[in-house]
Amino acid sequence: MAELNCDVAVIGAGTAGRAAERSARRHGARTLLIDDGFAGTTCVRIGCMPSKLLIAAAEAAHAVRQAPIFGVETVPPRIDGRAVMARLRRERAAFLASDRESIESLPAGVALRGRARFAGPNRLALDDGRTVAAKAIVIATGSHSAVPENFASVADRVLTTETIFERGDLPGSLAVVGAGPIGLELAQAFARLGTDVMLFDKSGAIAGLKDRIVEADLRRILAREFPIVTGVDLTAERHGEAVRIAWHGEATGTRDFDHVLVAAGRPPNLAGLDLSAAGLKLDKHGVPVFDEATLQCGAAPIFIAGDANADRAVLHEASDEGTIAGRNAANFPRVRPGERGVPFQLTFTDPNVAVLGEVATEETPDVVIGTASYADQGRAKVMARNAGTVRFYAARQGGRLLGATMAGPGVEHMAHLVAWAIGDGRTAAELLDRPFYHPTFEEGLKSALRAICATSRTTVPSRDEARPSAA
Ligand SMILES: Cc1cc2nc3c(=O)[nH]c(=O)nc-3n(C[C@H](O)[C@H](O)[C@H](O)COP(=O)(O)OP(=O)(O)OC[C@H]3O[C@@H](n4cnc5c(N)ncnc54)[C@H](O)[C@@H]3O)c2cc1C
Ligand SMILES: NC(=O)c1ccc[n+]([C@@H]2O[C@H](COP(=O)([O-])OP(=O)(O)OC[C@H]3O[C@@H](n4cnc5c(N)ncnc54)[C@H](O)[C@@H]3O)[C@@H](O)[C@H]2O)c1
Repeated sequence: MAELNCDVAVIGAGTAGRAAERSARRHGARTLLIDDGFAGTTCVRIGCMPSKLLIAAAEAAHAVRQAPIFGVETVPPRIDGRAVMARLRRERAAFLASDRESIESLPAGVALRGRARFAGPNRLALDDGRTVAAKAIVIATGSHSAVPENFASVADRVLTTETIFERGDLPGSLAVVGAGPIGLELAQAFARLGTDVMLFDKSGAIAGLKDRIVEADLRRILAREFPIVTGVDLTAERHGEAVRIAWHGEATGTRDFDHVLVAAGRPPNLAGLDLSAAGLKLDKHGVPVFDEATLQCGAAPIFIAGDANADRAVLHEASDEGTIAGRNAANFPRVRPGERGVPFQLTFTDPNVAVLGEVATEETPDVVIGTASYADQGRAKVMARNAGTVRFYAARQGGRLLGATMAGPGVEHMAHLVAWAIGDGRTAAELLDRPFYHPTFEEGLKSALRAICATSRTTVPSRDEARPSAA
């Protein structure tokens, strides 16, 4: 069987793999981009884009229901579930078409269809018998939905993000298992579209939030739309056409649902890669030990990027990591650290949730915390969106911003600016010394910044003293 030869072989043509291949080629490498199907990135096919399309429909329905608050009388929205799902797939098809074009526009011979596994540190075996010899290899194989064992007996009623966007209609009732970003976004979207939703998590927190104050406020806000049960173990069994879910732990109960959406985490796609043949050291979860600045696995000519390394499983990180990994693979053994951004995760619920940089508690030494509530914030009240809490963590000495947990209106946008400010090493006083337009959601951040100035004994800039009550 044929042996192919290249400088850099990339396994997986998702966001991370494409960035790695592009970056390696830009650095002069002869590349191969290997994928088992070239069906489209996770983001476009079953991730970011279809989930946001569903959320967009849900926001439209929610806006109609909210309209009477403003004196705008409407009839309750009638939701055509088939039309919602049809639009989702129509728009997704357009994203998938441009996704396909990006593969078709690769130089001839770069895209290679096949399922790869290691046959050595510099060698891959494909499922059709071909082999690939490469000076360096990038693992960018992504992740998949985990479905816990206890749902095996109701498998025909279990949905994951691999299947839920293919449905013709909205489910009548849905148990959502897992209150991470996927579970939360989809639970709220389906609830707003009229599905009878309940959300469960075995842990004690939603959105994986470590900040208990923001978590409690977010939970209270979201629980107005659908029940949230945490700290429970679940069992599932078939009951006629329905799935009977029983929960016990911090709460106890039983209910029947049409379907279960399992959003209980996304482990990396590493099984079947035969990592032992690559001689890599693995951590206790079976993930290669790697350097987060270079993406290199030990001293091997192997790099790992995107969801495959189970570190920062979001799209912009997959892209950044792929770019760094591809450059280092092309230049191997001249490997150098890449610039990593401030950790930044957004959950597109309403209110949006963001976790940025380092998260601290009141007990964290040398850190002060500034809190702002959106319950009474001017612009938020105007828009009837006055809910949420923002907490900034800053160095006690000097008030340099270290991180934030934010739940509130417009957080999707504000969090970018805060992440950039954290990355630039800004202090609370420096941000307060900037103009804040009135009336905006941004003004709501000022009380958290002022609290940091007060506790870190930094002088509040005169610009802020001049307009103390704008928020
Ligand atoms: C429902 C959902 C919503 C999301 N929403 C957001 C969001 O709003 N914002 C955000 O930033 N992130 C979001 N994410 C996360 C984001 O989609 C992922 O972090 C990102 O797509 C990961 O890209 P990747 O390149 O690592 O993997 P993928 O895009 O999955 O690419 C991996 C590729 O490798 C191929 N492959 C695997 N094994 C092999 C093998 N042995 N041989 C050959 N090919 C192989 C696969 O077929 C696949 O094509 C969401 C994810 C989900 C599931
Ligand atoms: N807006 C975004 O950026 C966005 C949106 C969706 C997903 N993502 C990415 O996708 C990744 C996967 O998301 P996710 O929400 O599936 O995973 P997650 O790991 O973030 O959350 C999974 C949740 O499921 C719970 N869980 C696990 N097993 C359970 C069980 N048996 N019963 C009940 N609860 C259980 C966990 O306690 C956890 O809270 C995330 O790490 C995130 O980075 C990002």
